[in-house]
Amino acid sequence: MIDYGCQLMAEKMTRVLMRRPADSLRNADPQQWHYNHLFDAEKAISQYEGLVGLIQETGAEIIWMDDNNDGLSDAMFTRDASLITKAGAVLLRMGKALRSAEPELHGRTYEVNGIPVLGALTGDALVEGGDTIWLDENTLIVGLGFRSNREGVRQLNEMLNPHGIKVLSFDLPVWSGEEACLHLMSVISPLTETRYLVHPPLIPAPLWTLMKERGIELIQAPADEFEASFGLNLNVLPLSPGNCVMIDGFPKTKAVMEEHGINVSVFEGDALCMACEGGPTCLTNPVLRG
Ligand SMILES: NC(=O)NCCC[C@H](N)C(=O)O
Repeated sequence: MIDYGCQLMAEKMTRVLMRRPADSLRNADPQQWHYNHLFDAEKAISQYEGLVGLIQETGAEIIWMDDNNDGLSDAMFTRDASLITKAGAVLLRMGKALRSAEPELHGRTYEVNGIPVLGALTGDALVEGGDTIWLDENTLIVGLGFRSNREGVRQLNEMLNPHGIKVLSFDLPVWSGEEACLHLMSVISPLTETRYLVHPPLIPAPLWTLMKERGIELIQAPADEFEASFGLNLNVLPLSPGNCVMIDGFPKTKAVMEEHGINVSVFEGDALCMACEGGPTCLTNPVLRG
């Protein structure tokens, strides 16, 4: 049985790559890593367990990577350093220089777990997993900003076209600056394969049009909660069709999703997600769905 190969966003997540934050996060200099005033390592480490509990309840298998005080505090955001396809994993190249060692760590974990590595981005290519969304099983969209570039998309097309996958790219804006983390998934969260939670002001117009042409229902996340959460209200992870996880404290966003028939579980995430600029989608890299 093939136990890897996730080319959809919201089917039942049955296997997922995660890294529990520990000493790397405890020892992180918040200024160096661009973590904000809400950062509290011990609180973040305990909040992480809230997310783990919700995932474990689903019965999904978690492939754990170790935080052995390697200084890579952002490596808990396992979404970003590799992309899983049915043809194997692609080791990406990080736009944030402090994260450049992460793809190799993913490669080692895949090797130990029998997941083939299809290839690795090289040279000037940059792509972070948070900039990628599977629009359908054969179409990957990539946001081009400070973390992902055209050469990265060119190399992805070269690697994935032979496997029937087309990679399209869309330009992202500067938003709050070069140091901040604005990924494509910071402004779009697929809740089901055809319903996406979105923050329209930061969505490239051609992508908006494409999503509408594809019949995707675009559900607007309340803008005031987007501001108040530094964009984290919109970072919603589907565990299975109609069942999603978000951080607590943003009731209007939760209510909007519930009005659209989505069941939403929450965990505390101020010291973890709002402080470190990444939510439940970033903290998980689904290896298998469906
Ligand atoms: N996919 C994501 O949006 N990941 C969040 C990464 C946050 C991390 N502090 C970073 O700046 O890369």
